[in-house]
Amino acid sequence: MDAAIEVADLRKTYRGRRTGEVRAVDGVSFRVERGEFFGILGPNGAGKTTTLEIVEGLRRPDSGEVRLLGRSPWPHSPDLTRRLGVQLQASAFFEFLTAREQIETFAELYGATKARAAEMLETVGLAEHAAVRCEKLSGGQQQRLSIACALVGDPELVFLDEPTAALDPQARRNLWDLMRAINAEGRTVVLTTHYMEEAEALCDRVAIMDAGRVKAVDSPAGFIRKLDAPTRVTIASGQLTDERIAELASGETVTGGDGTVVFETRDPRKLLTALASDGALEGLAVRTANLEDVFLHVTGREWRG
Ligand SMILES: Nc1ncnc2c1ncn2[C@@H]1O[C@H](COP(=O)(O)OP(=O)(O)OP(=O)(O)O)[C@@H](O)[C@H]1O
Repeated sequence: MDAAIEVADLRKTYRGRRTGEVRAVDGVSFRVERGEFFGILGPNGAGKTTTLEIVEGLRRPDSGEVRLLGRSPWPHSPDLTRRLGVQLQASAFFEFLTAREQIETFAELYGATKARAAEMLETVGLAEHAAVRCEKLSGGQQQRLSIACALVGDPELVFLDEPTAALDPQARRNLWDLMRAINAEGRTVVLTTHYMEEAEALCDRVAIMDAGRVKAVDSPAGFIRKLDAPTRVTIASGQLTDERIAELASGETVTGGDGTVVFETRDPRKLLTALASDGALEGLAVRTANLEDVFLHVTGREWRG
């Protein structure tokens, strides 16, 4: 079977009188398998939105190839469009419509029924707010409505562009559950985000983008494994003698200060077992490498999402 998405050597330069030339997408290639939850992770301005718009067929690249479900997004064909769900920014809503009217408008565009529209409002937890005008919905509710609109046509392939931007942590977690459920139904999901922990929590594979390029693609666990970084184990100081600390560190790095002792170890299980048997677990914190460390390693610069 064809891949869900195949992208080869996409390029797009914006030319503005004030900004000059901006190479927003500078030779991007990747492949997304059917059923995958694929993330495009990068800081603001990395070129994620431009890449996504090109893949969705909303924007034409200067050069490069896109295949969606085995077909070219150009010229547009209703057959293909019907199989895609594109989450538009909430700002694209008609603010004077209610949530129900908004999604029913989308349903009509996709040839879906009103019953399906009502079901999608239910799925995203907005059934009780169906009669509320879009402008009166909270940020999280608007994002959920925009996801419901993207799903109303029962798409195989769903594109979500920073769906949790500017949401509070609880609303973000709720949306994570919704996105997981969409993927669990067998839909391919492509998500752009500048939240590391979001990519880590949701995605099967992640493309790390920076300055218009895909720097690397792997699963979150694969990235972290390849990094081969030590685990940092922190405990409160004053629980162990210096000799015992040196013994436990057994040649690996140990630092202290600020009332803590920090071990960097490649064998956290052994160290934690020893600390437990010494009864020295006060203030325990264990930090393994995360995608932030991966970003630094892959791009050579600190994450400043
Ligand atoms: N329509 C446009 N005209 C001119 N420059 C643009 C346009 N859209 C984006 N850019 C520029 O292209 C670069 C990539 O932008 P893009 O929106 O694709 O990145 P992004 O990773 O999605 O960032 P963000 O998270 O801020 O949306 C940025 O430097 C941006 O300023």
